[in-house]
Amino acid sequence: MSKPIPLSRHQGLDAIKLESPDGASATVLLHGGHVLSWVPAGGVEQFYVSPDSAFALGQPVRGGVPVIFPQFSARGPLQRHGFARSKPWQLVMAEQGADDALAVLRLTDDAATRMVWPHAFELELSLRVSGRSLQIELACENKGEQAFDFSTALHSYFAINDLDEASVQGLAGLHYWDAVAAVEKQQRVELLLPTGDLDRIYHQVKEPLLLREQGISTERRLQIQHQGFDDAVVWNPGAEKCAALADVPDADYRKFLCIEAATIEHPIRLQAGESWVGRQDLTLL
Ligand SMILES: O=P(O)(O)OC[C@H]1O[C@H](O)[C@H](O)[C@@H](O)[C@@H]1O
Repeated sequence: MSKPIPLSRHQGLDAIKLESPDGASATVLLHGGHVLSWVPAGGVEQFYVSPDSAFALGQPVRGGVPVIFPQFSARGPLQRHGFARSKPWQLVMAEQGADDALAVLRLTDDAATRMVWPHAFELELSLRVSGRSLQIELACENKGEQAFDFSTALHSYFAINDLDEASVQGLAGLHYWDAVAAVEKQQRVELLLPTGDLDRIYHQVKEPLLLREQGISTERRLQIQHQGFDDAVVWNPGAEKCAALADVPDADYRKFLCIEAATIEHPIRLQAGESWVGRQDLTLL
């Protein structure tokens, strides 16, 4: 028997709190379709959200999982990372099932999006939380008469105890764009030990990635699996760039690592009526 989940409020904004009967939970804002929180059953919060983030309509939230669409970063004429993360999304459904909780949100073009990006589209964000897993699926349909191209990302900010205790596995052999050095490189070693000021777009990521944390009081293995997305961004601003971010405390660059399911290098082309689907499956092992 499924039970509808009522709308609630979080930081003054409309939100849906998904609670699975097994104790797992996730919170998503209608603002930006922004996933803010994920607590696996028996686990702790997995996402970082900046205590200095604005929770205001029209502005992106710093942390959680911003939806990047239809442009990545400043790679085009639109606002940074496109408009999806700053728009109000509609709630399609939210319900608790026998062993999970689900929500579907939708964003469609409006007069403001057509002014800057003249295309008819429908984005659907589906979430499923259950046990030790969170699945985030993003679908895009071309509702217009003309083809369009877009880039996209699920820009996940994973909370970490300290940058020195974190590593990422699964990138060996992959080519990447090093956005700090502005050069194309290849990952030689299996273990990426992130230092500050890391900004990379890894290409053709087919295998699951593993975020590991090993410290005196921490031992965590989080599996990150992408489907439908070609690239994975690994980003941490480091001390200097973090200090320049108005909505992140100066020392907090040590407290998160972004690992983003993305399609950037080869934007997705949808002909009239066509659809694309991408998924990010997160499992706390
Ligand atoms: O500050 P934002 O617009 O949210 O962007 C935050 C970051 O997003 C991505 O990870 C990019 O690769 C970075 O270059 C960028 O700094």
